Amino acid sequence: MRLEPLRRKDIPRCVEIEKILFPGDSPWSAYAFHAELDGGGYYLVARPDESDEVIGYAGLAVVGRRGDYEASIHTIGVDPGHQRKGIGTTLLKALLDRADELAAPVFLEVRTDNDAAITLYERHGFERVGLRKRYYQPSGADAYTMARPRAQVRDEVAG
Ligand SMILES: CC(=O)SCCNC(=O)CCNC(=O)[C@H](O)C(C)(C)COP(=O)(O)OP(=O)(O)OC[C@H]1O[C@@H](n2cnc3c(N)ncnc32)[C@H](O)[C@@H]1OP(=O)(O)O
Repeated sequence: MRLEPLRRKDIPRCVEIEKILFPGDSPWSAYAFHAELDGGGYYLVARPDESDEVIGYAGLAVVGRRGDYEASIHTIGVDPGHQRKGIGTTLLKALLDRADELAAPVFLEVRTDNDAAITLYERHGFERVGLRKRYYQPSGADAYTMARPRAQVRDEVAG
């Protein structure tokens, strides 16, 4: 498996995977992916070694300026046929490496019943810091806000 920057021609396949992964929660449209790229989002896709097929994707948005950046993971998804093989971990680590390069803390929202993703995030230094009621539509599901401190703060806490 290899990671590459998301290209615009990959977007239809990402939208296809979104529809499978988030049937009840307004899966992202092609417009949403294009808007993320237009806004300078750091988006990656995972492809198997042997083909150009997209089997996973993930994206990070960064705001702020030098010395004071803040990052948000806006999406991460792995095609159901390829889950539980470490692809989600690889995508997440790549986004976190990018955030660490910028010394940015990272935030995200995740459905409170999404045990798989919450476990993945907790394994990589995220903690639940808030609850957003009825965050997802049309399901009305709640979200946790999770946060991972910037590298310097993590180092200080670790001593
Ligand atoms: C900010 C947001 O985007 S929140 C939304 C996150 N995305 C989604 O929920 C979309 C649907 N889910 C997915 O696409 C995938 O399940 C992902 C992205 C969450 C994980 O991708 P995967 O490639 O399956 O993850 P990976 O194989 O690296 O697993 C890492 C760990 O996550 C946890 N995990 C992954 N899937 C599961 C599961 N079904 N049940 C419980 N734990 C799980 C495990 O701890 C796993 O480690 P292990 O296999 O050693 O036990």
